[in-house]
Amino acid sequence: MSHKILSNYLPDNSAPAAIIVGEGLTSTAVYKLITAQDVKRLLRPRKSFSHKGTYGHALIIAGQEQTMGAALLCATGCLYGGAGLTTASIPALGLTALNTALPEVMYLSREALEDRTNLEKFNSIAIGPGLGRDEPVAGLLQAAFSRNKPVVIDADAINLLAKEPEYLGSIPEGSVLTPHMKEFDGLFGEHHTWFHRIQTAREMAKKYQIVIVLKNQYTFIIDQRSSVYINQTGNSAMAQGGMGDVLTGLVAALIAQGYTPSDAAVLACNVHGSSGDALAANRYVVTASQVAKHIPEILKALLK
Ligand SMILES: NC(=O)C1=CN([C@@H]2O[C@H](COP(=O)(O)OP(=O)(O)OC[C@H]3O[C@@H](n4cnc5c(N)ncnc54)[C@H](O)[C@@H]3O)[C@@H](O)[C@H]2O)[C@@H](O)CC1
Ligand SMILES: Nc1ncnc2c1ncn2[C@@H]1O[C@H](COP(=O)(O)OP(=O)(O)O)[C@@H](O)[C@H]1O
Repeated sequence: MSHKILSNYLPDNSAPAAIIVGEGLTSTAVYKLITAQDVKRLLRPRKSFSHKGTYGHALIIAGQEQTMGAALLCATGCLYGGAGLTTASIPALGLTALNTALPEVMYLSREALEDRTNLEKFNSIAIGPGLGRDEPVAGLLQAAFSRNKPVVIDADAINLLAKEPEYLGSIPEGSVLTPHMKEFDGLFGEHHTWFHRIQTAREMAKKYQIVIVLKNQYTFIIDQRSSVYINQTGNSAMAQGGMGDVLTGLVAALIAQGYTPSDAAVLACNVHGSSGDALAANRYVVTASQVAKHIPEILKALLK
């Protein structure tokens, strides 16, 4: 086991000095650093005898009039993350934007979500980016939760859980929550240190049998057994709106392809950050669209 300590990964240095971080996903330590070897081992090559059905169908429930961009970015992350099919459920007024920006992505009306049989064919669902707080987000969340299969929950869907905590009890097991610090504290209460925040995440991930992706400079992925995986990729050139929307789409793409929610979260965070790192080598800032579009090159390089 290496002698790296947890405090090195926290912006406030708040962890007790005795907490050691193990190297690699197979480490027996509670806190594990994700290594390049881990990610190479997790990623599966695409098979020669395969078709779009082999790689799953993801549904993105996102966007409203003023934040259609968030839905498009999320769908872009999903598309470039390799889902066989991506469908976006957005308000109808976003259709021209969707067809223009992402002709590969299909459309499902918001009304169609009310008929639960329309949801059966999807291998994964992501919900939240740009949904807003005015639209009846609760109805959309109920639709996503109705199947009892993992859901990727981000942004305004997390804000709704914070407002209506009774929905927490009906989150399907294996779902992936992707809060940044403010969203996390909105949901689980204010925290004064990062160490305390991580302990709450460990408790909640176990209690609700979910995966929590606590986003920051180093992102912490906490699984259902309270293990904490630390992602080291990513950089401050990525500190720009829409970056989290792409990550959400990427997690949904990987779950659609058959990765477990925990593996999907680990792989997505690492690849998303590596994409930003590769681009930032010669850029002051990288946009979320650029990060999404560079994902296939990062995935291909991992197979070498
Ligand atoms: N093109 C678009 O339409 C975009 C829409 N977006 C969507 O717009 C909605 C609202 O986004 P907002 O940016 O207003 O709300 P956020 O909840 O993302 O941010 C609210 C405030 O929290 C703070 N904050 C964010 N991340 C933090 C962190 N890691 N640590 C500490 N403080 C942090 C920021 O100062 C920010 O002003 C969301 O649904 C989001 O998905 C954004 O994703 C950006 C792109
Ligand atoms: N300074 C940074 N270092 C590493 N990663 C970063 C940094 N800033 C942002 N990111 C990454 O970008 C994403 C931002 O997500 P989020 O805060 O949800 O953005 P948004 O809501 O604007 O889309 C996270 O995956 C985070 O890890």
